[in-house]
Amino acid sequence: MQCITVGLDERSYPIYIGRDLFAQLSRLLPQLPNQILIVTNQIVAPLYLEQVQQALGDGQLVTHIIGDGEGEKSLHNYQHIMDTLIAHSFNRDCAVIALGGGVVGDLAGFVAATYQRGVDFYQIPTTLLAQVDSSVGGKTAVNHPGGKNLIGAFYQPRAVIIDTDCLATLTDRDYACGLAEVIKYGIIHDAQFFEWLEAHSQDLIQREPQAVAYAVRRSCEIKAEIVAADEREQNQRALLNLGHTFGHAIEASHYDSWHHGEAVAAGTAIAAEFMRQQDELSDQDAERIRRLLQACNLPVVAPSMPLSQWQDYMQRDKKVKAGQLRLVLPTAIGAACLRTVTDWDRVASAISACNSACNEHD
Ligand SMILES: NC(=O)c1ccc[n+]([C@@H]2O[C@H](COP(=O)([O-])OP(=O)(O)OC[C@H]3O[C@@H](n4cnc5c(N)ncnc54)[C@H](O)[C@@H]3O)[C@@H](O)[C@H]2O)c1
Ligand SMILES: O=C(O)C(=O)C[C@@H](O)[C@H](O)[C@H](O)COP(=O)(O)O
Ligand SMILES: [Zn+2]
Repeated sequence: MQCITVGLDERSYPIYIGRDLFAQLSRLLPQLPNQILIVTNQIVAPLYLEQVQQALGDGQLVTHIIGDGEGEKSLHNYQHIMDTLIAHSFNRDCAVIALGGGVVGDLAGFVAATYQRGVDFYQIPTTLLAQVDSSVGGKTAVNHPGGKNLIGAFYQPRAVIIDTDCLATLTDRDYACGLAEVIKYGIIHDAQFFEWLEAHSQDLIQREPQAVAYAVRRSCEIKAEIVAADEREQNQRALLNLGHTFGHAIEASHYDSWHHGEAVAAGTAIAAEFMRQQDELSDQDAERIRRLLQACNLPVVAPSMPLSQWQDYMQRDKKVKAGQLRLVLPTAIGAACLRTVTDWDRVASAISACNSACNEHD
């Protein structure tokens, strides 16, 4: 088992990464209180809930099971989970555990952040995306019809337990979504990791255990380092949003057909094309980004949408400042910047050129 610390002074917490960790939960989390709410969903519950319940022992263990999909990350479900906590007379010294992917984690985290002004929160992520990204760093949220994650809070978990064995039951599609966020870390922060991903993309696609373990560990190390340096996204944490301004617009307008990781992948390809067109990213690096995303079975072409629709969603991005759009853009493999962008023609040109460049290449 590996342990990475997210260093936030008295709110520092461990990320445990290993195999067969569900069985070791009570040893890893000795400080758990008597009242525990497990939030999970209808797919994960039949697979892992019993194992987790058994490992947690005899306290007052209540489970709240939500439906599947991004639509469940809603104020409606938030209210229902609050109803469950209140119906069972949970006190402020209770704990909320998220057992599931990013949807469960973001929703349960927002509940934990706000129930009685904040109760202990633990993340047990079961998708690759949640293991490498959403369970770490304390961004919690629900969606609003107007956009992704518009209602939420920064609220750190007390611990994150990553059991990589549970990735075995993930669909290929959802597994690939996690790789989009893994590739993001290479692009924004670590050229060597990007090279390693290029060399091991096939091992990763085949879920070769050592390759998966390394990708999860390195991703968590990078995220932990960035969050420790800038918890509230005042500067460098914004880089974790590479591809997301485009991605959120795609996702929020296509919840049923596009998953988060897919939207981020297409958004990352557009961001790279944007910089290539300004001569601020070499043709070669833009091509490497596109190729790696494709090698990991991720889309690099966005769905067709009128520019006005892109604008509506992108203007609601949380990085917008004084009404001006700010995008995270790659300047090289291993480096990115946050840039104010006022010229929508350039945005439109990157979206359409990215799509036609892809058609030319394939
Ligand atoms: N808070 C953050 O920092 C952060 C970071 C990245 C993404 N996110 C959010 O995370 C969400 C996407 O997360 P996701 O990709 O995990 O989606 P998800 O939670 O919808 O999970 C994807 C699918 O996998 C299923 N599943 C979960 N674990 C499984 C397992 N072990 N075996 C089989 N199926 C399993 C789920 O039921 C779902 O159908 C989005 O809402 C996104 O905005 C948040
Ligand atoms: O942790 C962060 O910071 C991120 O931006 C990680 C992203 O992968 C994640 O999708 C996050 O939820 C996006 O946040 P938002 O602030 O753009 O809603
Ligand atoms: Zn993301």
